Amino acid sequence: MIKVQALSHRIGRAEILADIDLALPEGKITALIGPNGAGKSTLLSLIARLMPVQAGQISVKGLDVAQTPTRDLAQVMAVLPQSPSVSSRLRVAELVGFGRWPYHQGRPSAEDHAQVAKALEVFALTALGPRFLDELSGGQRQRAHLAMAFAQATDWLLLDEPLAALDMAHARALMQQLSALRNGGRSTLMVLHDINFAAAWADHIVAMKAGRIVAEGPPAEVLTPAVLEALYDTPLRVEWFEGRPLVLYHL
Ligand SMILES: Nc1ncnc2c1ncn2[C@@H]1O[C@H](COP(=O)(O)OP(=O)(O)OP(=O)(O)O)[C@@H](O)[C@H]1O
Repeated sequence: MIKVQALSHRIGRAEILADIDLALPEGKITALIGPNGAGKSTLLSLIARLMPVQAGQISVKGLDVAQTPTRDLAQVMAVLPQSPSVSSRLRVAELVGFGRWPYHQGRPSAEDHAQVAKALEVFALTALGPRFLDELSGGQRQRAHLAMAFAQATDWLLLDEPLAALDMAHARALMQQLSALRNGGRSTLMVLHDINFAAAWADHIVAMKAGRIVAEGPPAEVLTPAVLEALYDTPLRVEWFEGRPLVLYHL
């Protein structure tokens, strides 16, 4: 479980997160939704320890993120930030190989090499393994970063807008992959802007606005016209398709 208690965050005088309490279930896909500026990336970054906690407490599988050594934390959660910053003169296979560092710290075993090969295959990157990152398209680069997180083989995956650069086939393939991991008991927390991917694949949805949680629960409870119109301040319709909500907002 990821547990967030009384979490608040300020930047200068601005209150970015206010008194957040959450208990995110294991073995589920949780989608974090909400309008631009709601605080989704800030919350994910604090859980991922990309930023220090100012007030409140966060634990992942019982490990306090403020206290736990990085190597231990890296074996329970892998993180894809919104704009990963790595050297573009790195080759794809080297980047994905970094996902295994928490296990071998520089001396990869046969198992580490096998996990990297598997991650390259899962994200359709095997042929691109020798390429430099700056020789890839935006979506291919995004897949390389996803493959690195995947190779880390952690119980939790924390992904900030992982679909942002992906075409529809790769977006679907990623969600199928996360769903297979979930069926094996692993857990994902992901920031999603495409509400219909949340509708189709998430088990649990957390809706944020102005630094607060405004709704939380299964898609059928959260993805209602009343909740969504208040969340995004825009009119929309919710239909049902194959037993899941389908949100229409493009007209
Ligand atoms: N370095 C910063 N200085 C000042 N304000 C910041 C800084 N970083 C983020 N913010 C503000 O914090 C708020 C939350 O930002 P955050 O990136 O967490 O939102 P988000 O929900 O992920 O948005 P988006 O959907 O646009 O990615 C925004 O109002 C943003 O302007």
